[in-house]
Amino acid sequence: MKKKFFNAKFYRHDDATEMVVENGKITHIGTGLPKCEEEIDLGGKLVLPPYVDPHLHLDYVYTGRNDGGKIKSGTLFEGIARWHDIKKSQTREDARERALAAIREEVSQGVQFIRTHIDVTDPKLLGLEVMLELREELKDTVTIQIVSFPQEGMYAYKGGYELVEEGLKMGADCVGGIPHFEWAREIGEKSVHSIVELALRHDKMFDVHCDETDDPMARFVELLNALVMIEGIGPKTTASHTCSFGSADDAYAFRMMSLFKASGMNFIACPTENAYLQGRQDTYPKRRGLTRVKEFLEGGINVSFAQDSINDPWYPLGNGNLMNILDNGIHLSQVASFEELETAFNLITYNSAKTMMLDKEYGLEAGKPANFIVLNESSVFEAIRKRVDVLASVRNGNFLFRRQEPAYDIPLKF
Ligand SMILES: Nc1ccnc(=O)[nH]1
Repeated sequence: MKKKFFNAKFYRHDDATEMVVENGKITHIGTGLPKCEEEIDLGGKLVLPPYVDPHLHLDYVYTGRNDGGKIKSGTLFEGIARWHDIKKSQTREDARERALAAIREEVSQGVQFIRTHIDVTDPKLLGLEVMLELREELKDTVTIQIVSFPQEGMYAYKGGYELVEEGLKMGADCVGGIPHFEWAREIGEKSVHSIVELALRHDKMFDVHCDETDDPMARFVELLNALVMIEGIGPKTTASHTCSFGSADDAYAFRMMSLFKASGMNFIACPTENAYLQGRQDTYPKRRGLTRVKEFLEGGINVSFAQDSINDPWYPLGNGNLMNILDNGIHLSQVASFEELETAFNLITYNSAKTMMLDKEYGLEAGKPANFIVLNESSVFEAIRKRVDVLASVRNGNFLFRRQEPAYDIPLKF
């Protein structure tokens, strides 16, 4: 059956007002399209491809909830130490319920694609087993990619390397790592070599927690970039966080920017989380914790924004609202000129889809699955200025949800 979604604005299709969908796929985006059996009025609102959250820890969600007062310093390292204890009492049921609740929060706010880092420094691999099940169960609603991620280190944790590899064999989509957490620079470098070697051997993408520290001497991103450039696999590679690159010397950054551009590697920044975690050893001036997002955008280097945590030992807040992430991100990285705002939604849509290598299935284009969201505004600028909510989310041509615009009981009189 053919469906027409009409009376809408379409992101990156300036003149279009209608979209026709057949068998779950977009067949046309334009104006004056032929009549269809079912016609759905979108009320003049803005249609975007679904939000993408390319970096989320679904095994940690809500474990901050009953942990009152235990976190003191608000640093990355304290978060890791706290998780080390919390995970010992994790059960399968608890892990499943928490992950499901977080996915529900994200999906109910327009997310349909998630890349999640799952901690494999646990010989039982409980979190990974749960997530592999959910990836399959929920695939018609949300696309989940799993990173086999050694939270306590590929080498700092005994057997970490083997567990990462086991995770890949079990079906994880990406290799993960955390070189800045290894106990010495050489070992961090060894882990970067191992990540690339594993990704090549198992033909996987990879996404590395890389330089999540203000220490400008943390430069694992340089080695990662060089190795993937040699192998020609930059587009399969993601450097997440790279906070220290925001503290790097300008001359070093200048050199690195051209190498990043040449490799085609992707970057992810987590604006709320890293603004919260970084700068903790600074007095004043206090750093913002973010990598060089604005410069990446200007230099044609692919960068996107992510939620990272929902109420866990690293970050107490978070609710899967990508509009909030975008809003924080464009403030912290000063990407907010009128011109920059016109394309700012790319930071939580197209750019992150590119990072996840979703090119074949993602985007508002004829031939692709009819996956999209409807925002409660009609222009990009007003949508971002007002930080509007998502009114509807459509997957393969069917509504995952649709809600009314909030209405007044008693309207304002002027
Ligand atoms: N921001 C982070 C959250 C969880 N684990 C990390 O290594 N980093």
